[in-house]
Amino acid sequence: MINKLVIFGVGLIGGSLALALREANYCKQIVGCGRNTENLQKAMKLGVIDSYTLDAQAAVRDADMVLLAVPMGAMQAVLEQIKEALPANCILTDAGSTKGSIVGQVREVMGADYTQFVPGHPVAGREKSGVDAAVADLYQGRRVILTPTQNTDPKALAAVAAMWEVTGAMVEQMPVDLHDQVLAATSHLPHVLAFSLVDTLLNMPQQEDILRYAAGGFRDFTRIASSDPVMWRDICLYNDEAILSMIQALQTNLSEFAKLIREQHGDALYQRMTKAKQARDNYIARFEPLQSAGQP
Ligand SMILES: NC(=O)c1ccc[n+]([C@@H]2O[C@H](COP(=O)([O-])OP(=O)(O)OC[C@H]3O[C@@H](n4cnc5c(N)ncnc54)[C@H](O)[C@@H]3O)[C@@H](O)[C@H]2O)c1
Ligand SMILES: O=C(O)C(=O)C[C@]1(C(=O)O)C=C[C@@H](O)C=C1
Repeated sequence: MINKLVIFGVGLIGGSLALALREANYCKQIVGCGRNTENLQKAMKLGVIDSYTLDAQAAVRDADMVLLAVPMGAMQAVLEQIKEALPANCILTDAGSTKGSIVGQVREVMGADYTQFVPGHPVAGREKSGVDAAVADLYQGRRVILTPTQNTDPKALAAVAAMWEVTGAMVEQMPVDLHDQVLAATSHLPHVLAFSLVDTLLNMPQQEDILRYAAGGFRDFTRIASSDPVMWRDICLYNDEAILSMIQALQTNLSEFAKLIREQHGDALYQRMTKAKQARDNYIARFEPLQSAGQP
């Protein structure tokens, strides 16, 4: 049970957490904090938060849990605003998609011996952003990764894990660096690829015809290119090393595919595609039923 939860950035991720916790009556009070009243008033109308304020320091003064759910590029500014007012025993957590950057920023702003920060990442979302897109079951059966550091207070870690479990999520722990490498491979690279594919087509003279005749394959592959450019620009800039190394690996692999096509190596193409198809089919068979059933 949380007395007062303060959410910075009441959008898809912060809003969905608030809805799930409200449904479970897990918080006495959920307060939204942001840059302008328009979005926060909308969040009130949608029943996502109990109240809001634009005053970051006033918001956190008597909070017992603070969640940062703003784009990665806005995290440090929020930390600077709240650091003086944050109560010593208040738990600070985040929902950002990259973990190395926020761990470094918290160390810089709050000090190297700060123990109340629990880095977190719900590995669930969609291409729509904003509080209108928030839903109570977004995290049901999905994974939430916590990346505690040596400093993290075990009690704070347990409290954040308990909060996410209330949403129906499966909570796991992982080292920060591993998180950023793994997510670069399965989330960040696919997004860069989807944006890059659409960008490539936009620059072609036959653009109009290409898009007119695009069907399910294009639609499925490019769904995530409708995601928020601010969020994805920030993820690229804050997890640059891991993403660049994945782009490099993909470029090498693409060049190999190009060579097989150019040299008409049908057997080799077939073998590589068969291996990839099997791996993808196995992934779906192994993980999708777990997620729909909400099992670990
Ligand atoms: N969208 C996803 O699929 C997804 C999944 C997991 C984690 N995340 C992470 O969660 C965070 C939020 O993403 P989202 O999809 O909810 O985005 P969103 O755009 O839906 O919500 C972000 C909110 O933050 C507010 N905001 C932006 N800059 C701010 C600032 N400087 N100060 C205060 N408020 C500010 C926006 O007005 C908005 O209400 C990001 O760090 C993102 O990387 C996103
Ligand atoms: O399903 C989507 O649309 C998402 O973009 C969700 C998704 C992803 O799976 O890559 C995107 C970013 C997050 O940090 C976590 C999850």
